[in-house]
Amino acid sequence: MAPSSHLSGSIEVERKFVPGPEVEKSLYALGAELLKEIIFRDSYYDSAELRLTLNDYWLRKRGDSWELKHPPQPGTRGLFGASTQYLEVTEEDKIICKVSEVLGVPSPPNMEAFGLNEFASFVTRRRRFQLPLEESSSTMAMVDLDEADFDFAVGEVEVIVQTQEEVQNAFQKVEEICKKLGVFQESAVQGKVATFLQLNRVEHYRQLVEAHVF
Ligand SMILES: Cc1ncc(C[n+]2csc(CCOP(=O)(O)OP(=O)(O)OP(=O)(O)O)c2C)c(N)n1
Ligand SMILES: [Mg+2]
Repeated sequence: MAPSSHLSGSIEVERKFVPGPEVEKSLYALGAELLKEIIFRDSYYDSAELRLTLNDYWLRKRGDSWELKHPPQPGTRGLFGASTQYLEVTEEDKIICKVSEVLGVPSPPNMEAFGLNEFASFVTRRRRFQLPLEESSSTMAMVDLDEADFDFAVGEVEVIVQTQEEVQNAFQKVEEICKKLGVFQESAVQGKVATFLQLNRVEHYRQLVEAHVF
Protein backbone atom coordinates (compact mmCIF):
# COMPACT_ATOMS: atom_id res chain seq x y z
CA MET A 1 0.00 0.00 0.00
CA ALA A 2 1.16 3.53 -0.76
CA PRO A 3 2.57 5.46 2.18
CA SER A 4 0.51 8.19 3.78
CA SER A 5 0.47 10.96 1.24
CA HIS A 6 -0.97 14.40 0.73
CA LEU A 7 -3.81 13.89 -1.67
CA SER A 8 -5.19 16.59 -3.92
CA GLY A 9 -8.62 16.08 -2.34
CA SER A 10 -10.46 14.14 0.33
CA ILE A 11 -11.31 10.47 -0.06
CA GLU A 12 -15.04 9.83 0.03
CA VAL A 13 -15.89 6.36 1.26
CA GLU A 14 -19.53 5.67 0.46
CA ARG A 15 -22.11 2.95 0.49
CA LYS A 16 -25.45 3.32 -1.23
CA PHE A 17 -28.70 1.83 0.01
CA VAL A 18 -32.34 1.54 -0.95
CA PRO A 19 -34.17 3.92 1.41
CA GLY A 20 -37.08 2.05 3.01
CA PRO A 21 -39.97 3.78 4.80
CA GLU A 22 -38.34 3.30 8.22
CA VAL A 23 -34.94 4.84 7.47
CA GLU A 24 -35.69 8.33 8.78
CA LYS A 25 -37.04 6.92 12.03
CA SER A 26 -33.88 4.80 12.39
CA LEU A 27 -31.70 7.86 11.70
CA TYR A 28 -33.31 9.88 14.48
CA ALA A 29 -33.19 6.86 16.82
CA LEU A 30 -29.40 6.76 16.28
CA GLY A 31 -29.13 10.44 17.19
CA ALA A 32 -28.84 11.80 13.64
CA GLU A 33 -29.49 15.45 12.96
CA LEU A 34 -30.94 16.86 9.75
CA LEU A 35 -28.18 19.24 8.59
CA LYS A 36 -29.74 20.64 5.44
CA GLU A 37 -32.11 20.14 2.60
CA ILE A 38 -30.73 21.17 -0.78
CA ILE A 39 -31.73 20.98 -4.42
CA PHE A 40 -29.06 20.88 -7.13
CA ARG A 41 -28.58 19.98 -10.78
CA ASP A 42 -25.75 17.69 -11.84
CA SER A 43 -24.64 17.62 -15.47
CA TYR A 44 -22.07 14.93 -16.34
CA TYR A 45 -19.56 15.22 -19.20
CA ASP A 46 -17.34 12.91 -21.24
CA SER A 47 -15.48 12.76 -24.55
CA ALA A 48 -17.09 11.19 -27.63
CA GLU A 49 -15.03 8.03 -26.96
CA LEU A 50 -16.20 7.96 -23.30
CA ARG A 51 -12.59 8.04 -22.14
CA LEU A 52 -13.39 9.53 -18.74
CA THR A 53 -16.19 7.28 -17.56
CA LEU A 54 -14.63 4.11 -19.05
CA ASN A 55 -11.65 4.93 -16.78
CA ASP A 56 -14.00 5.54 -13.82
CA TYR A 57 -13.52 9.34 -13.97
CA TRP A 58 -16.73 11.28 -13.26
CA LEU A 59 -16.74 14.91 -14.34
CA ARG A 60 -19.75 16.98 -13.48
CA LYS A 61 -21.01 20.49 -13.08
CA ARG A 62 -22.96 20.76 -9.84
CA GLY A 63 -24.73 24.10 -9.93
CA ASP A 64 -21.97 26.41 -11.20
CA SER A 65 -19.00 24.39 -9.93
CA TRP A 66 -16.96 21.74 -11.67
CA GLU A 67 -16.24 18.55 -9.71
CA LEU A 68 -14.25 15.44 -10.59
CA LYS A 69 -14.51 12.09 -8.82
CA HIS A 70 -11.95 9.41 -9.57
CA PRO A 71 -10.33 6.36 -7.93
CA PRO A 72 -7.60 7.35 -5.44
CA GLN A 73 -4.95 5.22 -7.16
CA PRO A 74 -4.57 5.47 -10.94
CA GLY A 75 -5.50 2.29 -12.77
CA THR A 76 -7.61 0.96 -9.89
CA ARG A 77 -11.37 0.93 -9.56
CA GLY A 78 -13.17 3.03 -6.98
CA LEU A 79 -15.46 0.10 -6.28
CA PHE A 80 -14.67 -1.97 -3.19
CA GLY A 81 -17.26 -4.72 -2.86
CA ALA A 82 -20.51 -2.84 -2.51
CA SER A 83 -18.79 0.27 -1.13
CA THR A 84 -16.82 2.85 -3.07
CA GLN A 85 -13.84 5.11 -2.48
CA TYR A 86 -13.32 8.13 -4.70
CA LEU A 87 -11.19 11.23 -4.57
CA GLU A 88 -13.14 14.40 -5.15
CA VAL A 89 -11.34 17.29 -6.81
CA THR A 90 -12.98 20.71 -6.84
CA GLU A 91 -10.19 23.09 -7.88
CA GLU A 92 -10.65 23.86 -11.57
CA ASP A 93 -6.95 23.93 -12.49
CA LYS A 94 -6.44 20.50 -10.89
CA ILE A 95 -9.51 19.15 -12.69
CA ILE A 96 -8.18 20.47 -16.02
CA CYS A 97 -4.85 18.80 -15.31
CA LYS A 98 -6.38 15.39 -14.50
CA VAL A 99 -8.88 15.46 -17.36
CA SER A 100 -6.20 16.34 -19.92
CA GLU A 101 -4.06 13.48 -18.54
CA VAL A 102 -6.86 10.92 -18.96
CA LEU A 103 -7.86 12.25 -22.39
CA GLY A 104 -4.23 12.44 -23.51
CA VAL A 105 -4.52 16.04 -24.69
CA PRO A 106 -2.66 19.23 -23.71
CA SER A 107 -4.26 21.29 -20.90
CA PRO A 108 -6.63 23.91 -22.36
CA PRO A 109 -7.16 27.32 -20.68
CA ASN A 110 -10.60 26.37 -19.33
CA MET A 111 -12.99 23.42 -18.96
CA GLU A 112 -15.25 24.50 -21.84
CA ALA A 113 -12.31 24.28 -24.28
CA PHE A 114 -12.20 20.47 -23.88
CA GLY A 115 -15.38 20.37 -26.02
CA LEU A 116 -16.87 17.51 -23.99
CA ASN A 117 -20.44 16.23 -24.35
CA GLU A 118 -23.06 16.23 -21.63
CA PHE A 119 -24.31 12.66 -21.19
CA ALA A 120 -26.57 13.02 -18.16
CA SER A 121 -28.34 15.87 -16.40
CA PHE A 122 -30.80 15.67 -13.55
CA VAL A 123 -31.96 17.48 -10.43
CA THR A 124 -31.57 16.00 -6.94
CA ARG A 125 -33.44 16.90 -3.78
CA ARG A 126 -31.12 15.90 -0.96
CA ARG A 127 -31.70 15.68 2.74
CA ARG A 128 -28.38 15.42 4.55
CA PHE A 129 -28.13 13.97 8.04
CA GLN A 130 -25.12 13.99 10.31
CA LEU A 131 -24.46 11.02 12.56
CA PRO A 132 -22.48 11.29 15.78
CA LEU A 133 -19.45 8.99 15.82
CA GLU A 134 -18.45 7.10 18.93
CA GLU A 135 -14.77 7.91 19.00
CA SER A 136 -13.38 11.44 19.03
CA SER A 137 -11.85 11.68 15.59
CA SER A 138 -11.86 14.22 12.80
CA THR A 139 -13.96 11.91 10.59
CA MET A 140 -17.67 12.51 10.16
CA ALA A 141 -20.47 10.24 9.01
CA MET A 142 -23.09 11.74 6.75
CA VAL A 143 -26.23 10.11 5.46
CA ASP A 144 -27.86 11.51 2.33
CA LEU A 145 -31.41 10.74 1.29
CA ASP A 146 -31.66 11.67 -2.40
CA GLU A 147 -34.65 11.94 -4.70
CA ALA A 148 -33.83 12.53 -8.36
CA ASP A 149 -36.24 14.15 -10.81
CA PHE A 150 -36.48 10.98 -12.90
CA ASP A 151 -38.42 9.24 -10.16
CA PHE A 152 -35.53 7.55 -8.44
CA ALA A 153 -34.57 7.53 -4.76
CA VAL A 154 -31.31 6.37 -3.22
CA GLY A 155 -29.56 6.73 0.12
CA GLU A 156 -25.88 6.97 0.84
CA VAL A 157 -23.70 6.67 3.94
CA GLU A 158 -20.48 8.64 3.56
CA VAL A 159 -17.32 8.98 5.61
CA ILE A 160 -14.62 11.40 4.48
CA VAL A 161 -10.97 10.60 5.22
CA GLN A 162 -7.68 12.25 4.29
CA THR A 163 -5.28 9.32 3.82
CA GLN A 164 -5.34 5.85 2.26
CA GLU A 165 -4.55 4.31 5.67
CA GLU A 166 -7.91 5.44 7.02
CA VAL A 167 -9.92 3.90 4.17
CA GLN A 168 -10.28 0.35 5.56
CA ASN A 169 -11.63 1.66 8.84
CA ALA A 170 -14.02 3.93 6.95
CA PHE A 171 -15.32 0.97 4.89
CA GLN A 172 -16.09 -0.83 8.15
CA LYS A 173 -17.74 2.25 9.57
CA VAL A 174 -20.11 2.76 6.62
CA GLU A 175 -21.06 -0.95 6.71
CA GLU A 176 -21.78 -0.74 10.43
CA ILE A 177 -23.95 2.35 9.97
CA CYS A 178 -25.93 0.68 7.16
CA LYS A 179 -26.52 -2.31 9.45
CA LYS A 180 -27.64 -0.09 12.34
CA LEU A 181 -30.01 1.74 9.98
CA GLY A 182 -31.43 -1.58 8.78
CA VAL A 183 -30.51 -0.86 5.15
CA PHE A 184 -27.47 -3.10 4.74
CA GLN A 185 -27.41 -5.07 1.52
CA GLU A 186 -24.51 -7.33 0.44
CA SER A 187 -24.68 -6.39 -3.23
CA ALA A 188 -24.01 -2.91 -4.63
CA VAL A 189 -26.99 -0.59 -4.99
CA GLN A 190 -27.13 1.37 -8.21
CA GLY A 191 -26.80 5.13 -7.91
CA LYS A 192 -28.41 8.00 -9.81
CA VAL A 193 -25.94 8.16 -12.71
CA ALA A 194 -26.00 4.41 -13.40
CA THR A 195 -29.80 4.39 -13.25
CA PHE A 196 -30.05 7.46 -15.49
CA LEU A 197 -27.78 5.80 -18.07
CA GLN A 198 -29.64 2.50 -17.91
CA LEU A 199 -32.87 4.37 -18.65
CA ASN A 200 -31.63 6.95 -21.16
CA ARG A 201 -28.24 5.91 -22.60
CA VAL A 202 -28.36 2.16 -22.98
CA GLU A 203 -25.21 1.86 -25.12
CA HIS A 204 -23.10 3.98 -22.74
CA TYR A 205 -24.40 1.89 -19.82
CA ARG A 206 -23.57 -1.36 -21.66
CA GLN A 207 -19.99 -0.22 -22.28
CA LEU A 208 -19.53 0.67 -18.60
CA VAL A 209 -20.81 -2.74 -17.51
CA GLU A 210 -18.52 -4.42 -20.06
CA ALA A 211 -15.55 -2.38 -18.73
CA HIS A 212 -16.51 -3.43 -15.15
CA VAL A 213 -16.96 0.19 -14.10
CA PHE A 214 -20.55 -0.66 -13.10
C1 LIG B 1 -22.10 1.71 -6.23
C2 LIG B 1 -21.36 2.53 -7.25
N1 LIG B 1 -21.41 3.86 -7.17
C3 LIG B 1 -20.75 4.61 -8.07
C4 LIG B 1 -20.01 4.05 -9.08
C5 LIG B 1 -19.28 4.87 -10.12
N2 LIG B 1 -19.28 6.27 -9.80
C6 LIG B 1 -18.37 6.77 -9.03
S1 LIG B 1 -18.50 8.39 -8.75
C7 LIG B 1 -19.86 8.47 -9.75
C8 LIG B 1 -20.52 9.76 -9.99
C9 LIG B 1 -21.71 9.91 -9.13
O1 LIG B 1 -21.36 9.78 -7.79
P1 LIG B 1 -22.48 9.43 -6.74
O2 LIG B 1 -21.89 9.34 -5.38
O3 LIG B 1 -23.23 8.24 -7.22
O4 LIG B 1 -23.42 10.69 -6.88
P2 LIG B 1 -23.83 11.74 -5.76
O5 LIG B 1 -24.25 11.01 -4.53
O6 LIG B 1 -24.83 12.65 -6.37
O7 LIG B 1 -22.49 12.51 -5.51
P3 LIG B 1 -21.89 13.02 -4.13
O8 LIG B 1 -22.77 14.14 -3.65
O9 LIG B 1 -21.86 11.85 -3.21
O10 LIG B 1 -20.50 13.50 -4.48
C10 LIG B 1 -20.16 7.22 -10.23
C11 LIG B 1 -21.30 6.91 -11.11
C12 LIG B 1 -19.98 2.67 -9.13
N3 LIG B 1 -19.28 2.02 -10.06
N4 LIG B 1 -20.66 1.91 -8.23
MG1 LIG C 1 -22.50 10.07 -3.46
